[in-house]
Amino acid sequence: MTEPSSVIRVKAGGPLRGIAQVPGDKSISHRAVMLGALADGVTSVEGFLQGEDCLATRRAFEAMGVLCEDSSATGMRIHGVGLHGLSAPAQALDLGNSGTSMRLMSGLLSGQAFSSTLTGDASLSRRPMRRVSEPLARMGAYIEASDAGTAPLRIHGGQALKGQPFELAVASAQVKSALLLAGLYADGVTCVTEPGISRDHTERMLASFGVDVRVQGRRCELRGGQRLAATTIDVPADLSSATFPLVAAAITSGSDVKLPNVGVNPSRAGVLKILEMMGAQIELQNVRAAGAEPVADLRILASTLHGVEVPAALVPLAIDEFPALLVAAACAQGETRISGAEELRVKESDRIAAMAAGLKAVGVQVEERPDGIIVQGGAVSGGVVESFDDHRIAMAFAALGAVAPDGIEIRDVANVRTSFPNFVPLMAQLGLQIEEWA
Ligand SMILES: O=C(O)C1=C[C@@H](OP(=O)(O)O)[C@@H](O)[C@H](O)C1
Ligand SMILES: C=C(OP(=O)(O)O)C(=O)O
Repeated sequence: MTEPSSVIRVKAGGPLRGIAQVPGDKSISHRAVMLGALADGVTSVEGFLQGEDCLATRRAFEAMGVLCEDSSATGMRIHGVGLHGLSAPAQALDLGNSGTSMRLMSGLLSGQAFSSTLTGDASLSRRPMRRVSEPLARMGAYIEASDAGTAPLRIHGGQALKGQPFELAVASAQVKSALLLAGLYADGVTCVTEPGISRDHTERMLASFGVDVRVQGRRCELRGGQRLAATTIDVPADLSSATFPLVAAAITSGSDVKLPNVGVNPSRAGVLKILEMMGAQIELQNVRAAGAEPVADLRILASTLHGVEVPAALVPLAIDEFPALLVAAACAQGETRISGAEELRVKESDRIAAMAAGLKAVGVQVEERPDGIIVQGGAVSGGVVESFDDHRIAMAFAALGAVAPDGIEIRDVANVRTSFPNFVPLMAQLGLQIEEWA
């Protein structure tokens, strides 16, 4: 992030209580803009996340000639230009901090008649992009990256793409989605098989736009050339964002928090299972469908947590929630062990190293492993931690501040705006003693 100055300070206080509306899902908001842009007709979106990551996606499509009109604070009307209607952007598309934008758009832009350049901030420019550029090249795409395989990416248009079968080495919704989006422009069938389940928002949303996507377990496929018909999209509250108030409430005695209308897509809801294994009391009330996605009102009560060994199969289903889960582990009785989570090292920061450094700084015993971490629960004091350019690290330590006797100061927190712009006021509304200083 470019504004490293602001800090969050949190003091231990009373319980967290009340009802809070968490903002819209980041993954679904990105996809709404992308698919809405490619559709024929006007797509109405409600609950769009006005966070920097999704706004970067919106600006990129506006730069390619797509009109996105605000219809309310979180409502948007996207005037689709059709599968072949995007126009060449005049400049490089700056995707800020957003890996989802860069990886999904690499696929989508590989199918265009024009060339484009994708750039990002310092954190995004360190993240590995060969995981998309290499399989896309197998389809016939031509993407130039730095020698390290990172952004800026130059995507050469006008290539004839050919559908392929892919066996991914890592379960990744971003890679799967990049291939499916390129597949819309490819001759024949693009088929992606993953080693584990990853979030399936792209498949669900493509189906809402009328695309025939066939899903069977860990495998999905589509035939190229299908057109998308505009639709309406209700974006649920983001479970990844909801995890911070959930964890803060779980660890702070006397808490009782309700978060309405949160996405609970099973390909994404590993965090709820892991917290329940740890002894958290979470109720899913009023489970229902919001368009293509399941949602529920979540109620959480404080409880005594205990350490667990996180099952490997749950890791990709909770991949963004580990910073917050490690905070829960720090407050649990006994040891929590996570393995098979090397992907955490290539997110906005190296989340294993960042969490290990921060937890040590506030008095928690941890052992870093190449593919995970072991946390000894029960001994949080407080102190100063760094966000390491990463919104989820910043918010995780803010949640831990709820029970840190000496308080926690988190440095460099402007990045919170990427995914949860009203994080500080929302947590304060629930009773957390939190302040942000510019
Ligand atoms: O497809 C998506 O919207 C996302 C997929 C995940 O990344 P990977 O595909 O790298 O696991 C996740 O970490 C990211 O925040 C959002
Ligand atoms: C990893 C994340 O996002 P992205 O990959 O889109 O930057 C995240 O939000 O935790």
